[in-house]
Amino acid sequence: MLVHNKWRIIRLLTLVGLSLLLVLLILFIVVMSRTFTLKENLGLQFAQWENTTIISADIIFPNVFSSSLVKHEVVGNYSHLFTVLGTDPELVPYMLLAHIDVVPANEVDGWEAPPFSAKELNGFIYGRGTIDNKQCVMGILQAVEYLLERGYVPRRGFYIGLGHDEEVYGYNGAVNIAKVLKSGGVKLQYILDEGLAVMDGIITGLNGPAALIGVSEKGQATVKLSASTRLGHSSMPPKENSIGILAAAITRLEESPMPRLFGYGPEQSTFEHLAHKFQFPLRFMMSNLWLFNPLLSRVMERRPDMNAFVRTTTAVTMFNSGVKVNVLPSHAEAFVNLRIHPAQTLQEVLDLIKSTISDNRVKLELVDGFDSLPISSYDEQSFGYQIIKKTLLDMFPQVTVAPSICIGNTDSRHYMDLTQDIYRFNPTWLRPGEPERIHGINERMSVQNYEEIVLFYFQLIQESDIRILPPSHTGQHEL
Ligand SMILES: CCCCCCCC/C=C\CCCCCCCC(=O)N[C@@H](CC(N)=O)C(=O)O
Ligand SMILES: [Zn+2]
Ligand SMILES: [Zn+2]
Repeated sequence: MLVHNKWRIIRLLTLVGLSLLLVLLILFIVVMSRTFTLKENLGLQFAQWENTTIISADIIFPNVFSSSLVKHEVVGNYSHLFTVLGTDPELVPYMLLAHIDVVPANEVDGWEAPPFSAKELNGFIYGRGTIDNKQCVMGILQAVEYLLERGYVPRRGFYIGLGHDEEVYGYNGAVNIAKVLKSGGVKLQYILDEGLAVMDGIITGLNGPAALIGVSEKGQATVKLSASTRLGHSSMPPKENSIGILAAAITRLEESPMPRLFGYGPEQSTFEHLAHKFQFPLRFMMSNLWLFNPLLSRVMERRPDMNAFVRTTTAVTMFNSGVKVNVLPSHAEAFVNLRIHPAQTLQEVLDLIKSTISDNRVKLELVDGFDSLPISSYDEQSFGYQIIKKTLLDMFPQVTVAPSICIGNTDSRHYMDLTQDIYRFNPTWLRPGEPERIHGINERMSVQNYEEIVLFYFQLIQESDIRILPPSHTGQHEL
């Protein structure tokens, strides 16, 4: 009897053990297959120090990818469009934009941590894209994830667009997302895209940090310059060859910067809004730009980041020529990238380049270009601007908010048919030395600032639910 019972217990235990093993095996297969679902991977790659693990976005943001309120579409093969339904169809939806692509990065340029390691050093996450523009991709999705997790149902619907080719003009990503929305007859209350940031100690003489919201962006031109001369033996060189001709043209361009236009674009409003935060005499000068433009421009142009607000900037970014040390170069070409001040047109810039080079042997071709973008509203009735501003001031009461012009370009320009109100701003804090990290070495984001970014979108989404703005009782400088 005892022996019989013993065998029954052993049989039972074996059965339970086997069933447990089977359940574990099934669980393992399910988890692994979800982890390696790369088809809809957002490009969110979390690199471990040595073994790279790729985690699918639906694992990190389970609510975003499973909520009945959220529709997810892949557009242009790699870009992402999320439609979040609102309960009140009367309210015009808004849109949050960010991009998942980055510019190249190379560890040998002097990175303190490998540019694709996401290594944390002294409270900062290092990596290409951490402040351009993964912080917003992750910040927006994390905010929506937290909201859904808490049972939040938006009153005002919204869209999230994550482009995959912003750094190469957005022609496949943003352009196609905008087409999808346009074909559905979508109109937007406002758009918030990447752009300017919270400047802390960046603007010389300003007391306290300033959050600059890009209500416009500079135009851009990429111009190809080329020169061709006779191919031949280097022992019998002509007086000039293609390299020398092109180099001289480039020197002339660099030695003749575009005219100073400071104060003739939205930057005038920037300094009017910030004026009360400067000490005398700067306060007086900033409030009277019409008089002090010439003086201020000459001071500002000494710093590359400030110079960007003064004029159309000229950057020679690529130069190619020559094939062998003893062969005369038959062809030389260079690319010049210009960021156009709103007080100038693309055509005026091209005419100026031509007259500055003033050499018919140098061929000029416009590769791509566009004028500066229209100015979005930023008055007290401006819904998008006021919502962004309120969200910022609730989080950072010490900040002065001012409209400005974004000196780089963004995907948002492809959405101009959907709304008149486009704002370019990242809730990223930039301190001295940090603007250089954008497209540069040691790009990084502090863990604290990343948390603030998530909170910013978390609050902004809820603030946007308001039907109409409350009447304002504030004066201009308290805006
Ligand atoms: C008067 C205040 C001075 C403040 C100093 C400004 C510091 C600069 C701060 C932010 C930089 C803005 C960068 C804007 C985002 C640019 C995104 C981007 O890189 N876009 C590409 C797109 C393209 N390929 O056209 C670009 O090259 O612009
Ligand atoms: Zn960017
Ligand atoms: Zn960029």
